[in-house]
Amino acid sequence: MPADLANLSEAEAANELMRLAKAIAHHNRLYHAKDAPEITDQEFDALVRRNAAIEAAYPHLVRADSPSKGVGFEISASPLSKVTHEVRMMSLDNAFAAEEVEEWVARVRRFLALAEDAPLGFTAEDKIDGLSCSLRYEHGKLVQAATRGDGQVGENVTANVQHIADIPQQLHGSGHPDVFEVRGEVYMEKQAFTALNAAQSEHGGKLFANPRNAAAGSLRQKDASVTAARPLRFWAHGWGAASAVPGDTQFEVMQQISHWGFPLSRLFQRVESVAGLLDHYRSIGEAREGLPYEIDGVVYKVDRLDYQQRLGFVAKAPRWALAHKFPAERAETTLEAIDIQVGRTGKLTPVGRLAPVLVGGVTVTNVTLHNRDEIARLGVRPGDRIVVQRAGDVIPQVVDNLTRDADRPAFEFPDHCPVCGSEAVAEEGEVDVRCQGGLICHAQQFERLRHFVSRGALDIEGLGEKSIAEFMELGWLANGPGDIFRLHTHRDELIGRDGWQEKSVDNLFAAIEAKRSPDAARLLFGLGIRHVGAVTARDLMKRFHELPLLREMAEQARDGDETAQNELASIDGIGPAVIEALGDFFHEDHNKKVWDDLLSEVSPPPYVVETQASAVSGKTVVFTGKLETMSRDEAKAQAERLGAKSAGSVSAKTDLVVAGPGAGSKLKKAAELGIEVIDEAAWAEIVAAAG
Ligand SMILES: NC(=O)c1ccc[n+]([C@@H]2O[C@H](COP(=O)([O-])OP(=O)(O)OC[C@H]3O[C@@H](n4cnc5c(N)ncnc54)[C@H](O)[C@@H]3O)[C@@H](O)[C@H]2O)c1
Ligand SMILES: [Zn+2]
Repeated sequence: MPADLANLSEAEAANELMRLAKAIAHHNRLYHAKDAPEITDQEFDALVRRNAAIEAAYPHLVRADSPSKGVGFEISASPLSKVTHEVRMMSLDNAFAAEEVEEWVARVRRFLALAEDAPLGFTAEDKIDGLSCSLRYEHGKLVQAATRGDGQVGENVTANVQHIADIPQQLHGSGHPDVFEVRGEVYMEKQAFTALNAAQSEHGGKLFANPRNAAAGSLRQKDASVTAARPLRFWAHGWGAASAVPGDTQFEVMQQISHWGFPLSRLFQRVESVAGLLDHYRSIGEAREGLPYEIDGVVYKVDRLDYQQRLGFVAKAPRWALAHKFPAERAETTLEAIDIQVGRTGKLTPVGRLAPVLVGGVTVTNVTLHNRDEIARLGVRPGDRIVVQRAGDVIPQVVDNLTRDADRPAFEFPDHCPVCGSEAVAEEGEVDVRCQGGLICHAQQFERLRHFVSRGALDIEGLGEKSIAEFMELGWLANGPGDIFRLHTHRDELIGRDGWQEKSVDNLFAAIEAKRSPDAARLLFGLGIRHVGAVTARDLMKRFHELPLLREMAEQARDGDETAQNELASIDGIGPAVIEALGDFFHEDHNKKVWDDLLSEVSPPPYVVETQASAVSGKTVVFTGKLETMSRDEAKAQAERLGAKSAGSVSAKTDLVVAGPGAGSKLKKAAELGIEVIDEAAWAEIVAAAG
């Protein structure tokens, strides 16, 4: 079950499914029946995805009126007459990531019981943003045109399509099947859409949100002469009812449809493999901007019709087709609330809660607003329409505020901590507002403990957020991290609490005991002193070896001792901010108490970095781009162990650059300077070779 569903009770799930069914039906009506959507496609798609995820986790809760079952919207209210489709009109399943496409192909192969190397061909073409239309030909003559409607019953638009030049009234050639229903997309080109909206606005007519809505609104007219005045186009992408099918593959039949006089996509192609699909997806993605019409993805179809037959349908889409959509990197949504989170150092971080929206192929519900200044810069307030961006692996950002009415008051950033109520202020020259409550602030206490046991710090297995919160609640961690090593005194009490058995309790205590002699640098990092990250902690410990010596230096430096100041400043990577932060830390009585208490429980052995002889000993290494198998900190620690120095930027002193995907300017610089560049795998080999 996806993590965000793990906390959903069955009753809540049922409730949410009900609300989603209502909301989705509402937006389907606005979109399909009124051609006037109220929310963006990305917001709508997020609702659909949420619904699908809950249904997958609770299959027995799927409703009779589940939105995952239906297509479009029922058209009983339409002024046009109704047409019952002989063969249902479907939707398409969709995917955003290449892996999802690979999974789909694997599923198809499994379903057909094809050997891994058995040939499996596809067609691939762009997914045009229009509305589906069914065109029924009897003995080669157009007798009926219909919209998709709810898939079963559509609207009769026979009179309307007479004015669309791309649609032949009579099929070209001869020997046509008795019945053949061509299906495809009625659409409006981008330029025509812009011109139409300009003309509409001139005489106060209805404006359309996008070319798709414009095409739908233009076709679905009671008065066909209105349709005639609109520049509509059509291309074919399939068929429905047919007394005879002219071919054995999707490709062959589409060629025949083309010979009968229909335009097809110029990007329609046969493709032999998954790699071919993904290639075509990329090239269509590149062509997208320059196309005269809007597309939102690429449609793949299994080519062989006997395979299509066997694969059949699920719910509302064929198993043999897939829409591989282009993830929108930017999307519009509503900022519903601004919550304030309190971090380990007391920093108040504003988090935007969003109406869920699909951005970059994932559903985004939260977005960091960074700090008070950023909120002011964006001028955002709860209720505003905003633009969210998420490109690649970058965390989502708010890039624009669309609600610009100056009348509404600006968001008031809190001047008190929402958790402990202490004053919250920004120090001079700082953008961050911090809670002044120190350790009386439960939020800070919690975050500090969480940081202390985290992977980069003491790495205590089994002591997660939930347990920390529980133990804090019980008052067992009131003295700070030292208390962790005294948790065993509560053994009897803990066993028998909800979720704790003798075994899990003893496992936890064993994990804690295993850290009685922790790595000094990790311990130092775990204390969460400002500016002392994992690398800085190691740099410091490499020089001082023992924590008490470090403290002595830091205290002396703060008292103005120049020798101590110089000693600290002479360490590579240690600047005035670190020296000041260390001094401040040890100046606080409270911190001294926590420190002494902790060191009465644990005894880190003297810190020595044993360096291994390696291919990079004595060299300077720079890591850049995204590392896939380890964190940046871990990579730097490895470099140190191998006797190399890791630096943050590329210069003439750099010997080696390790670059992951997305490496940018550093890579360019390395090339300019002629510095050797290797990838993460090659780095791993160097590490392995050193033993
Ligand atoms: N904003 C809103 O309020 C709102 C409400 C409802 C639906 N929508 C949007 O409508 C879409 C969902 O509609 P849908 O169920 O029709 O799914 P869909 O449009 O994603 O895919 C199915 C349709 O794609 C069309 N298509 C285009 N090119 C094709 C090709 N080459 N081969 C085959 N089919 C092709 C067909 O007409 C088919 O019916 C989503 O994008 C959704 O965001 C938005
Ligand atoms: Zn606080």
